[in-house]
Amino acid sequence: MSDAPAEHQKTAVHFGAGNIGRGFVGLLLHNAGYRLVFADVAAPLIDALNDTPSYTVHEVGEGGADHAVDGYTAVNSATDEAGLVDRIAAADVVTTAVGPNILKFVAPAIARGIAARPAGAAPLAVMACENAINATDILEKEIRSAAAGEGLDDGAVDARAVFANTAVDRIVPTQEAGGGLDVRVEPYFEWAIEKAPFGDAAPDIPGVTWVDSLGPYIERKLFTVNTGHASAAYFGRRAGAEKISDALADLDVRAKVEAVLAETKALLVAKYGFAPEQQQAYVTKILGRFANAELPDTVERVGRAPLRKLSRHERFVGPAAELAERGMAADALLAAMGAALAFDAHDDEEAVRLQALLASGSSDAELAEEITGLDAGHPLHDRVVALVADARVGRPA
Ligand SMILES: NC(=O)c1ccc[n+]([C@@H]2O[C@H](COP(=O)([O-])OP(=O)(O)OC[C@H]3O[C@@H](n4cnc5c(N)ncnc54)[C@H](O)[C@@H]3O)[C@@H](O)[C@H]2O)c1
Ligand SMILES: O=P(O)(O)OC[C@@H](O)[C@@H](O)[C@H](O)[C@H](O)CO
Repeated sequence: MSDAPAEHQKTAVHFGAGNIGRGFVGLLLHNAGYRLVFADVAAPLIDALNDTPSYTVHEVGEGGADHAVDGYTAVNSATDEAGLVDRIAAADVVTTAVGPNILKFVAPAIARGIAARPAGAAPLAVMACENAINATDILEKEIRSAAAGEGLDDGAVDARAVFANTAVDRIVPTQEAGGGLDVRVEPYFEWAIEKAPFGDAAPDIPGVTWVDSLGPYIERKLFTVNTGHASAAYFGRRAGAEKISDALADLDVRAKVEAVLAETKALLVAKYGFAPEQQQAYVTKILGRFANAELPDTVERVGRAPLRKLSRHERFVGPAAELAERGMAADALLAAMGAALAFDAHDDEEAVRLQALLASGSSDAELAEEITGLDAGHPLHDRVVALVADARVGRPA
């Protein structure tokens, strides 16, 4: 019998065992040889993961294949903080896919896990995988603030953790009710992670694209994939479509989405110097992904959380404001924002809040500023106020 220590199996704690958690980030970490620990607040999901030894990621559409994921465990982060902290203390990697607004809620447990790491442990790699610009920076700020409460100053956090921003791209629709843990996804994926924070000790995750500067990647992704996707959802919803592929099959909706993407292309080319034909090829590829009729993605999922999507640095106001500041056209983006203001989905808490705001007694200017974060001095301000006024026509004051 050998006295050699058993080989260390790398562990990854992933927050959010939902669509992108099981269907993308979890899959790539599993394939990279990590023992996966899913952390989530949904008790039935945690029980299902602990009771089911494996699930399958089904890639649907051209070139798709099936991939099994196994060897994971799951912890309820709402009820078992001690168990969660122990796992983070012993982990190599922590990732999240919970939604940008939830990061502040997962940060305290990560901070406690960082504080509980054994002396001499390699730094924990922390990477938020959310649709938001520099989501890991948002998470890091919350972790540092919670770590201070655990007696860890910034130097101590630096010695125990490395934070890297990422951009994740794979369309994972809402899964069929009763479909168990299996996930249907599109075949395409891209996970770009900034390399510099890791020095020469980056985690080995096959499939990741390591980049020197994430800024252009995340803006290109958010302002092309997500701006185009949300435009298809809001214009599609107004045209009566339920599925994103049906929205794209409507020639009028498609033309409006293409006009939006022509504007964000102009911005990305001007700002980052992307070659116009390269950006056009990226746009064309993305429109093909949206049109994938085998992917049961809905305008309701893609349009979810309209207040987040209409906020200052998000997929509409972000590029539209920069275009206006450069004296460039943003008419198609403004039209998409008008369609977003009409998004009315009873199961979506933000859509309900948006419609309540529009029906409230606040002035058009007050609402425009509250929703978009654009103040009176901004070149887009008056046009956004006009959009809000249009969206309120016919509503009781
Ligand atoms: N679905 C996609 O196509 C896609 C693609 C790229 C990026 N994203 C991003 O990934 C993130 C997750 O999206 P999704 O589509 O997987 O959503 P989802 O709703 O399917 O999954 C989110 C999961 O987070 C869990 N959760 C909520 N609060 C939590 C908490 N406090 N602690 C732990 N878990 C918590 C939920 O229970 C749910 O299981 C979002 O930021 C989204 O923008 C999604
Ligand atoms: O997740 P959201 O709500 O920010 O945006 C909805 C979709 O556009 C999004 O989930 C895409 O499917 C995904 O970003 C593709 O990579």
